[in-house]
Amino acid sequence: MIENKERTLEQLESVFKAYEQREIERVFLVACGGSRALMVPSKYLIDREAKKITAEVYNSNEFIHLNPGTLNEKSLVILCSHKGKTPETTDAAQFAKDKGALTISLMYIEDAPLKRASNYTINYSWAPAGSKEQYSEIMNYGILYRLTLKLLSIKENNQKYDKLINSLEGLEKAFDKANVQYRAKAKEYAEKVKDENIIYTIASGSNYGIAYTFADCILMEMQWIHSHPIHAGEFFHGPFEIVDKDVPFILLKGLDETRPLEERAEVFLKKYTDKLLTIDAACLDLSDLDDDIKGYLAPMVINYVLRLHAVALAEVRNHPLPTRRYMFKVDY
Ligand SMILES: N[C@@H]1[C@@H](O)[C@H](O)[C@@H](COP(=O)(O)O)O[C@@H]1O
Repeated sequence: MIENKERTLEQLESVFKAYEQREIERVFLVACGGSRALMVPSKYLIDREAKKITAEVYNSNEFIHLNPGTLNEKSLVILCSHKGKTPETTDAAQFAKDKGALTISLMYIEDAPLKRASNYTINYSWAPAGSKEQYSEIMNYGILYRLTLKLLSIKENNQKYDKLINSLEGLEKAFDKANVQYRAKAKEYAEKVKDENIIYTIASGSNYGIAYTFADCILMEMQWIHSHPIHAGEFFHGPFEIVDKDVPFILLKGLDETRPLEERAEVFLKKYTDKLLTIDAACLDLSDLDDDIKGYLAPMVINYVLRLHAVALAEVRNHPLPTRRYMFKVDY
C-alpha cells in the first residue's frame, strides 16, 4: 500500500508537465476487470466536460487486438493494474508507447512490469474491502479524476479542477458517514440474500462501472454467485423479462444526469420484484463534496457502501473474498 502521499502528488505534477508539452486529442482508458470498470466514471466526466477531447474505455487485450485507428502520438493512454502485473495491461502499455502515445500507468505498488512499459507511473492509495483507506483523496478513482480533469483544465480551460481537489479531500468524511449509515444494514441484507443463486445489479452513467464491479468482481469472482450488471437504459430492451417476485436486484441511483434512467428502472422493479435493494446517493450525506462535483464522486461513495455489503456477504456465507478456484491456479 502506498504510504507516501507527497510522492504521489509529485508523480501527478510530472504528468501535468508532460500534458503541457504535447497535443492530446483522445484519451484511452485501458485495463482489465475491476481496474477497467473504475475508469467508467472518468470517461463519463470527459464526455460531459470536454469540448473536443474524447475518451474511450477498453479491455487491455481488446485494445491491442482491435488496434484503434486513432491511437497515435496525440493520444493519452491511462492504464491501471493493482499490482502492475496483469500481462495484458503491460502489453497494452507497451503497444501504446510504441505507437507514440503518452502512457501513464496506475498501480498501488511501487515497481512492477507495467511501470517499465509506461512513460509515467502514479502510485495510488489502496486498501482491501472493509479496511479504512489511508488516503481517500488519492484512491485510484480520485487519481483518474485528477488526471482527466487536469487535462481538460490545461487543454480546454475547464474551471472545475480546484473544486475536484476540495471534494476529494472531503471523501473520507463521506465514507465515515456512509459507514455509520450502512454497516448494520449491509449485514441485514447479507443475511437476507445469503442463499440466493443470482443477484443482478443495475445502474447507468458514471455508476455503471460500479454495478459492473459488484456483479463481476464481487458476486461472481469473490462469492461465486451468478450475476450480471445491467445498464438501466438497456433494462427495458431485454433484461426486464427476467424480473419476478423472487429475483433479487441491486439498483444504484447516482446523482449524475442519467439518474432518470435509474429512476425509471426503479419504478418497474418496485412493482415486479419483492427483492430490490436500492442504494441511492441522494440518501447519503455528501455535504463535504462540492455541488458541481458531487455527481462525479457519488460512484465512489456508492462503491464504498457496496464494499460494506461485500464484506458482510463474505462473512455470513463463510466465503472469504480472496477465494479463487481458477485465477492463478490453472492455465488460462
Ligand atoms: N476482479 C479482478 C479485478 O479486480 C482486477 O482488477 C482484475 C485485473 O487485475 P489488476 O488490477 O491487478 O490488473 O482482475 C480481476 O478481474
